[in-house]
Amino acid sequence: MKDVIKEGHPTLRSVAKEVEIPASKEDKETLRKMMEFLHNSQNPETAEKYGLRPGIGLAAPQINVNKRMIAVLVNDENGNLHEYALYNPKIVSHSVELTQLENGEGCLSVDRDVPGLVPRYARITVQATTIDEERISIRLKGLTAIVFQHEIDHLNGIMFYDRIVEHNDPFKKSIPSAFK
Ligand SMILES: CNC(=O)c1cccc(C)c1Nc1nc(N2CCN(c3ccccc3Cl)CC2)nc(N2CSC[C@H]2C(=O)NC)n1
Ligand code: NI
Repeated sequence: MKDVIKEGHPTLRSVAKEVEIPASKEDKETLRKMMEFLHNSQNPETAEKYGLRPGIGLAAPQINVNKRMIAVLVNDENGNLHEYALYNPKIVSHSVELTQLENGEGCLSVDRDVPGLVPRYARITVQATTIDEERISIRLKGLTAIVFQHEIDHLNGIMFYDRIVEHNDPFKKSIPSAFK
């Protein structure tokens, strides 16, 4: 089980590099292991056995691999399972409308509760290459869209708490859009 690095590790604050497609065996294996990690983290027995915190998203920099790869394994609010293991995900368009997780966000690289709402785009269109090397363009909303934005932020060295907007803090500098 690859170890998740924790806040303070410089890799979490760097910009990850594009993955060359066709992907190397090593990159494919890393992405496969990231998805396996999420499955294990959500399975009570294996999570208990390996002492894993459950997660619904993981970005390669979190296991100290500075490459643009993410894994998402989420049962959305309608009970549909969304499983994505992607190279080079890119938000190519988004709604003006914002949303947030009402209980705030957690992160496998942050071993503390950080209260506060994290503004996210309500709907996004993501282009990426799948682990099977297909180019896809997917429109996302709800919890899945939020997880994708959280994980793509990791590829740009952004942590969820960078985006928490404290009230009465008009002087907090705005965070550059992840929409590059
Ligand atoms: C929907 N629950 C809330 O909103 C939420 C609710 C309360 C508090 C906070 C702080 C919340 N926030 C939050 N809760 C999660 N989990 C809820 C529990 N779950 C899980 C737990 C047990 C088994 C299986 C699973 Cl699946 C694992 C995932 N995950 C994220 N994030 C932010 S985006 C990436 C994603 C991530 O994987 N973080 C590690 N935020
Ligand atoms: Ni995270």
